[in-house]
Amino acid sequence: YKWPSPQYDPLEETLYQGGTTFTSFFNKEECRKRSSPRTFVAAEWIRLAYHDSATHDITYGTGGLDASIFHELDRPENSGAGMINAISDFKFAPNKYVSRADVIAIGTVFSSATCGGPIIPFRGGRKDAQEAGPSAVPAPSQDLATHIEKFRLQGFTQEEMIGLVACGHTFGSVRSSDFPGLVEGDPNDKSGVGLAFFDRSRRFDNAIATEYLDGTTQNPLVVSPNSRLTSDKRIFGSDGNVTMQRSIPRALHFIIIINESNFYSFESREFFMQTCSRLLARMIDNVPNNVALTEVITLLPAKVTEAYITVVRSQLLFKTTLRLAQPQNTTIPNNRSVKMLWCNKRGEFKDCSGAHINMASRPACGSFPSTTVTRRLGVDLLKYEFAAPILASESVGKFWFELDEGDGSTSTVLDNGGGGYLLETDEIIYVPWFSTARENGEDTQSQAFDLTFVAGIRSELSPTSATLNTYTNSEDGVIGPPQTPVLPLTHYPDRLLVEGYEWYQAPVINKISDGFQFSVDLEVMLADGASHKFDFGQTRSIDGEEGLDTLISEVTVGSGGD
Ligand code: HEM
Repeated sequence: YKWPSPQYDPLEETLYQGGTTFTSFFNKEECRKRSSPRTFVAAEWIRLAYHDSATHDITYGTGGLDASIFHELDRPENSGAGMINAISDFKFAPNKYVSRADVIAIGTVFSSATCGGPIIPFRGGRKDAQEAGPSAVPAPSQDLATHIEKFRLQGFTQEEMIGLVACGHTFGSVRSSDFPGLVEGDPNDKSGVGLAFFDRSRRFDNAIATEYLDGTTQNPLVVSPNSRLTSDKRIFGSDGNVTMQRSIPRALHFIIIINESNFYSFESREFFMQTCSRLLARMIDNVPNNVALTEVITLLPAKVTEAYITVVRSQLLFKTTLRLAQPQNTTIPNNRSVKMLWCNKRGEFKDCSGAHINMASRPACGSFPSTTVTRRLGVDLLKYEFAAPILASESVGKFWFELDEGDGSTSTVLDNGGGGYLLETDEIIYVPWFSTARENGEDTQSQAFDLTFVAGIRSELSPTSATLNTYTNSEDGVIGPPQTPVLPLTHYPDRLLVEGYEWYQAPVINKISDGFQFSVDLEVMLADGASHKFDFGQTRSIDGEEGLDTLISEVTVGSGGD
């Protein structure tokens, strides 16, 4: 895909860049445990994803990973503190373009990546159900025929069912509090009774299969004396162990063929990982037929993460950030700099006529936070931020970058695959610097905030309407449709914003929830029927763009070359 894409950009950023409470859950490549009981976050996230996805029905093309689980927690099949933990990890993460269901799917991708499992390809675009789906999650007490039928309806063959259950039960445990018939003891007991792990390895690997086959397994769904509840035993053995044997080193079967043992052991580890990658991808891609998923979201090596015109103090600025991926632990050359170049959008030198090209340069500056997936790919994300003073009469049209390593080599041009990056809107601009967030003293209960959003509209325009559309689906306790109130922006002709733009503002009372996923869209309608939009303004930078005034770059004008 190409920048800008309202749908892909936020999905790509959530997957690779993170930066929210949810995405930074796994700060290291370790299977993080909760404090008490010592359960695995990753396991809780994957179980939740399966239980949401299990409502998929291939007969009618309904159900699947659609966040209906948010409405289904009162069912016995979804019981357990792990489910409540996972929901509370996820609930502040969705935003206008990343649905709750996408967050749950990304949770599975993160879980696998952080525990040493495969990097599961991720597609976005899931839609959130606003009500519960049918009851469809398999229970340990059901017989094999029922399980085969349930997985068939979810789109999996018997062999795939064996694989998917083994992949899901590669980590995590059965808790006594949830299944007292399977495990005894207190799950909070430090000695570990009350949490019966599926295998001895705490990583994403094929120990679930090797221990099952060599008879050392402690998996309660295999060894419980209550044979009614040993569903893994029935499922794993349902094809005479053929599928399970494919996921362990074949060297164990052909131990005498010493020369081939390495070959086979490599092959089978790969087989387990590849099988899990494929099946878990299908599990999270099980969506209702009327949902079209995106293509697989890959990491963009060079990406513009923001580009907008705004005002800081009394200065009109063009604010952009370029993100560059590079192999981890690579030393950045001291003299490296990134130059941003742009054409005026208006006035005499519009579209770079007369070879009038503006330039602003930055040395390497900080890096973006990255997610567990990005780190597994061995990539760092460098940040080059620009805040270039501009004039409203000139504005900004097309822009692009040149990466100069400072070693005499030819600069690399980063121009969005050829056409350059195009700043879409300068008619209406978002001004977080003058916007404010104040605690609403009257509503101490819900931590409400009085927000004032300030926007600028070009002075020569006569709007027939100007509106602000706030968007949140991440407020605590809100599991209904997203909140999207549309509010009028009021013109304040006496307030000076900046030369060329008029001051508009709208007050909003809202909770800024943990994830800061509350966003604003601005729209101005003109008499000729044209409308201009500024989409998905972030509110985390409200009340002063912290540090932005220190980034202001010197702008030079030239013909583009050195
Ligand atoms: C017949 C099918 C299945 C049955 C009967 C079953 C049953 C169970 C049971 C009883 C638990 C213990 C839950 C608790 O104590 O809170 C569990 C945990 C778990 N299941 Fe399954 N499961 C099945 C399929 C799957 C599948 C397909 C996946 C994912 C691909 C999966 C992923 C997990 C995970 C990750 C846990 C551990 C959760 C934790 O540690 O918090 N299960 N399962």
